[in-house]
Amino acid sequence: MPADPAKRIAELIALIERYSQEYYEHDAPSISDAEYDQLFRELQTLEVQNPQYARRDSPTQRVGGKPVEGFAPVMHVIPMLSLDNAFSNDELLDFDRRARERLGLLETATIDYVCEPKLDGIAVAIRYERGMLVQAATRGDGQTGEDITHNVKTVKNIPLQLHGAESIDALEVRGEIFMPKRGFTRLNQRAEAQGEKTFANPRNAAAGSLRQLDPAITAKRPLAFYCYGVGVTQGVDIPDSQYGLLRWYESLGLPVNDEVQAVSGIQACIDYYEQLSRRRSGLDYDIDGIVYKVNSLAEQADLGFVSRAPRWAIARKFPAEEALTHLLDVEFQVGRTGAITPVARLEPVSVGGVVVSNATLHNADEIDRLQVKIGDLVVVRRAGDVIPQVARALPEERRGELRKIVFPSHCPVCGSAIVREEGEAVQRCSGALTCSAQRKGAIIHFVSRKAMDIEGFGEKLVEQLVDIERLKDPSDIYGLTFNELAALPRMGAKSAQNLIDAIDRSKRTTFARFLYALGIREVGVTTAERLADYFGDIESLIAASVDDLLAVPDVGPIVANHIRSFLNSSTHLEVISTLVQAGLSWPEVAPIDVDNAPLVGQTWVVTGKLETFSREEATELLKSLGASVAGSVSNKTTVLLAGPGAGSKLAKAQALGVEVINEDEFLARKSAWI
Ligand SMILES: NC(=O)c1ccc[n+]([C@@H]2O[C@H](COP(=O)([O-])OP(=O)(O)OC[C@H]3O[C@@H](n4cnc5c(N)ncnc54)[C@H](O)[C@@H]3O)[C@@H](O)[C@H]2O)c1
Ligand SMILES: [Zn+2]
Repeated sequence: MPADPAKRIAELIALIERYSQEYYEHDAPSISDAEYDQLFRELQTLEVQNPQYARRDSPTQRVGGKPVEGFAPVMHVIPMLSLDNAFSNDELLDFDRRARERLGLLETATIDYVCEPKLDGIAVAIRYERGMLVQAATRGDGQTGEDITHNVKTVKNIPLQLHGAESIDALEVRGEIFMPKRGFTRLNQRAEAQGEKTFANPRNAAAGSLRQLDPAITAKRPLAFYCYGVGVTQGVDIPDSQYGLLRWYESLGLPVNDEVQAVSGIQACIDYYEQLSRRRSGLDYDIDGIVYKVNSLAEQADLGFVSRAPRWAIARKFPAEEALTHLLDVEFQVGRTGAITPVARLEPVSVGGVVVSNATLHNADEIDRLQVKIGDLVVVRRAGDVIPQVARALPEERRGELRKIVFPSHCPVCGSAIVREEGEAVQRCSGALTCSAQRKGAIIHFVSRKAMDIEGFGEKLVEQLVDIERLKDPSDIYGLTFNELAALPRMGAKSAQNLIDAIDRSKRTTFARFLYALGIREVGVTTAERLADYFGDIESLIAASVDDLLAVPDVGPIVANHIRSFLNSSTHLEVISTLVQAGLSWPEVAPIDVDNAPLVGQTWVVTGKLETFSREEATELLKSLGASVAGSVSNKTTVLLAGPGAGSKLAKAQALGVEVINEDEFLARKSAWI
């Protein structure tokens, strides 16, 4: 606790008031929502611990900001409240326990909830009389909002007239107006091109667009609306649950988010959170959490509300994707192709629910751009599955000794010179396979799943064998014996035998996998497949000129040059011939005759469990017949081959009217094609 809680409370109130004003009244926040939430939390906690200093005018007792001048005020007969936040599952469980206690439910009883994505836009109340839209207002400070009727009428998915609602005297529909991500990006691109001010995020863009004095401007903004609540009603009996309300809204022609789900019990709410977090980045709109609402409106009424928020709802916020920490040091890692990556060593910090102690600084240009020094306070960002990165430094916070980051001139692993090719941001170790870091990388890639797929051959083992110089290049793998593997530390006879079997099995492969496994720069799985289809065998590929290579679909001048220079190296040619001598083989593939392959121009997707093939084999077969094979169903999909256990891909294909066939049908057709 701070030495002087009264002083800290006053400080926090002043800060939060300033930030709220920037956020609500000017649509121009100067700190992130996460930072704001942290300050708000601190204030709430201090007020609870020191009730004698809690002020009635504290931001914790109020909703939003003052209505902006220039718009007529609209009084909310039923106040528009904010929501309490939960930042962890424990806080959510607490919320559920309190609600059950207040409702006088048994320990074992469950509450039915509705789970709704928490859209990051602005709350509005839209009043319909006899089915016609007559007024729309912002939330404002919860009691008084701004009249934005003309602007709201321009939002395309807001009906001006409801279906079959002529007999309803008044219905106040509440919901969120937001800007879908794609529209936001386009709006900002246009603004940038015209040298205008850009918006910090879709929420501010939506708020700014709605508060235009000229509705013609709002009309040009890509806004959308979902409804989720109700205010004043007259002359109508509304459904008795939140979920029922939303279904009824739909029947009136109002837009409802189709991610909304009714569930039973708090555990199902947590599951919903997990599931939606994973899909969050793929949604069309920004959400900053999930809102859980007690489904029964009677129970909602029992629970009631406090000054700022209802007791029957809570917002589970997503963990912040950014955090502040200190840059302790920078190390330089050497990748499989020699690329040198500066890696920031950080004071461990939790970002998006994961503790991060390393982040990438990408390359020398990025270090220059960030103007970052060792010892700096930095912002670390981690979004979804992306590798954490240093987003910016805070030079204004500099204290004490700082060290400049010096990019090395020689490889930290093998000492070879580091070179930078013209036009490239990346600098590389020039040591090739003489550099043990590159050797490790090359071998790890060689054994990996999409390459030779040697099961059980993990990174640790590769490192161990490279360090004792037993593996100098990938071809040495095929000379490994049971005895020497079994003699390695932490390796039993059984694992050694499994490895020997896996190595043996990997010898039967496909030409495409083999090409991919070689680890030629810029040759990924797809390019390797194109090359395999085109050349059919390794001799023809080795003999190919840059011009020949350029004739292969997908191969441009950069890739062609990488392939040529890889195959010009006598070391690489030797590795290839040792591998072939070791017994690596693949079925002859006749180069595809583009004009006669039966499935040319078709796009297939394979899903579920197949009996006669693995999914990979089915994929290879389809490709050999000229089809392209995609990972997800879209309106470009020609056929979905679905085995038992098919899930969302099947549902999507059915929704899009894509042809779906099972394995039997596939086998029947196959005999006609081949
Ligand atoms: N960066 C800053 O400087 C700054 C300043 C002030 C506020 N803020 C942000 O605003 C938040 C506080 O704003 P708030 O009072 O609007 O609360 P809130 O955003 O935490 O929650 C209430 C709001 O959620 C919205 N909402 C979205 N989907 C909903 C749904 N399905 N059901 C019900 N409501 C839904 C509504 O607009 C509602 O008013 C803070 O937590 C912070 O993230 C940031
Ligand atoms: Zn090196």
